[in-house]
Amino acid sequence: MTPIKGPGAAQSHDGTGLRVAIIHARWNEQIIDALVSGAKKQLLAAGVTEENITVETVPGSYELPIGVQRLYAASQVQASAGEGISASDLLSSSTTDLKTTATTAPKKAFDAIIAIGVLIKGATMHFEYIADAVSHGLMRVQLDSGVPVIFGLLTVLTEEQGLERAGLGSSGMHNHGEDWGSAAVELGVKRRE
Ligand SMILES: O=Nc1c(NC[C@H](O)[C@H](O)[C@H](O)CO)[nH]c(=O)[nH]c1=O
Repeated sequence: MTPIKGPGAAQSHDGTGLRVAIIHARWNEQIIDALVSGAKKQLLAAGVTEENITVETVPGSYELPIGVQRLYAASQVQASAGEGISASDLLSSSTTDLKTTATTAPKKAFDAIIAIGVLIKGATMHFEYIADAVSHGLMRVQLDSGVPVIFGLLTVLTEEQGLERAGLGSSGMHNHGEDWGSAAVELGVKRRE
C-alpha cells in the first residue's frame, strides 16, 4: 500500500543555469555529510553545474539563519560587482566568519539556498530553543530577502533517527537531502518564471 506520508510524486525541473548554495552546520558531521551529498547529487542530476554550487559551513544550526542572510547578501554584491571579484574577498570584508569556496564571482545572486543542520535531542531544553529559533529565523530570512531557503534542519530524538533520514539506517529510508536538492531546483526555476 502506498504510504500516505511523503513528498509526493517527484517532479522534474531543469536546473540549468541555476546558482545554488548549500550552507550546513558542522555538528553531527556523519549525518550532515550524507545529507549534503544527497542534496548535491539532486542538484547535479537536475543540471545545476558544479561551479554553480557553493558550499559553506557554520559552527552549528543556530548560526544557519545569519549564515544564509550574509551569504545571500554577498552573492547580491557579487552580482552587481560582476566577475573577477572573489566571493571570499567580499565575505571577508563583511567581517563574517563565512568563507566561500568560490574562486571567481559568478554574475548571479543565488537562486536558492539549502540550509542543513542536525539537532539531536539531549537531556536539556537546548534542542527545543535552537529548533524554534532556527525555524523562525530561516523563514524570516526567506521572506525578507525573497530567496527560497530550503528547510534542511533535522530535529531528531535519537542518533538513529538522524542516520535513517540521511539514508544511513537499516530501514532503507531515503536520504532527505535529496528532497531538499529537488526543492531548491523547483523553487529556483519557479522564481525565474
Ligand atoms: O547542542 N546541540 C547542537 C548544536 N548546538 C550548537 C548551536 O547550534 C550553536 O552553534 C552554539 O550554541 C553557538 O551559538 N548545534 C547543532 O547543529 N546540532 C546540535 O545538536
